[in-house]
Amino acid sequence: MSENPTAIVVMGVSGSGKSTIGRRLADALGYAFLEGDDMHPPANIARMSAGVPLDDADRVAWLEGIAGWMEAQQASGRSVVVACSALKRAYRERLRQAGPAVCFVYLRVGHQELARRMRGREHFMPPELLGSQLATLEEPGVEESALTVEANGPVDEVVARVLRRLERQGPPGAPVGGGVQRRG
Ligand SMILES: Nc1ncnc2c1ncn2[C@@H]1O[C@H](COP(=O)(O)OP(=O)(O)OP(=O)(O)O)[C@@H](O)[C@H]1O
Ligand SMILES: O=C(O)[C@H](O)[C@@H](O)[C@H](O)[C@H](O)CO
Repeated sequence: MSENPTAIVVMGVSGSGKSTIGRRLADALGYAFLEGDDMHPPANIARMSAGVPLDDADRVAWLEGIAGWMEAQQASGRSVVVACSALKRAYRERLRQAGPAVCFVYLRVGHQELARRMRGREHFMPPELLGSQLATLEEPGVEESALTVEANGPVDEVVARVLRRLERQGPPGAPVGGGVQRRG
């Protein structure tokens, strides 16, 4: 419970490590975690599984569900980490409306490494959709105050890098000089 709950949205294309890094961040910070993929309606999962990319209309209900969850956590004073692709600026704008301290961490990973990771796992998202993910992605602009983190390296390194950046800069809405603190 916090008077100024924070929401950290770990974003990026499929395979960038949102779930892996997001869970680890939530554990390290003692925040609740939401796997954004769990909020997709079954029709969206069916589309992606069939190799069909989602479009804006497909993503509306999904984003509303995630934003609603974030708003409920915010109202209860709980800080959260959310793994959500948030590929377009407009999607991020919607999620930003969920509270005063919504911060995006963009995991940037090279194309080759993304393809390698997607080929190496059992998942509903087929590697063939990587091209459309990259084509849809609008990387956060400087005016969005997102933290862009190079995320090609080992998981431990990426987690440590994100935590350092959060501690140094703090999310929007954090008290001046009051970056996110690790648990323990
Ligand atoms: N830093 C890393 N180094 C190597 N492999 C990683 C790294 N981060 C994640 N992986 C692996 O890459 C795959 C994709 O990771 P993960 O599921 O976390 O990505 P994601 O962005 O949540 O993907 P999706 O959006 O498709 O669910 C997994 O098999 C995971 O174990
Ligand atoms: O906006 C999207 O196209 C989706 O959110 C995808 O990014 C998938 O959910 C995810 O990559 C599958 O794991």
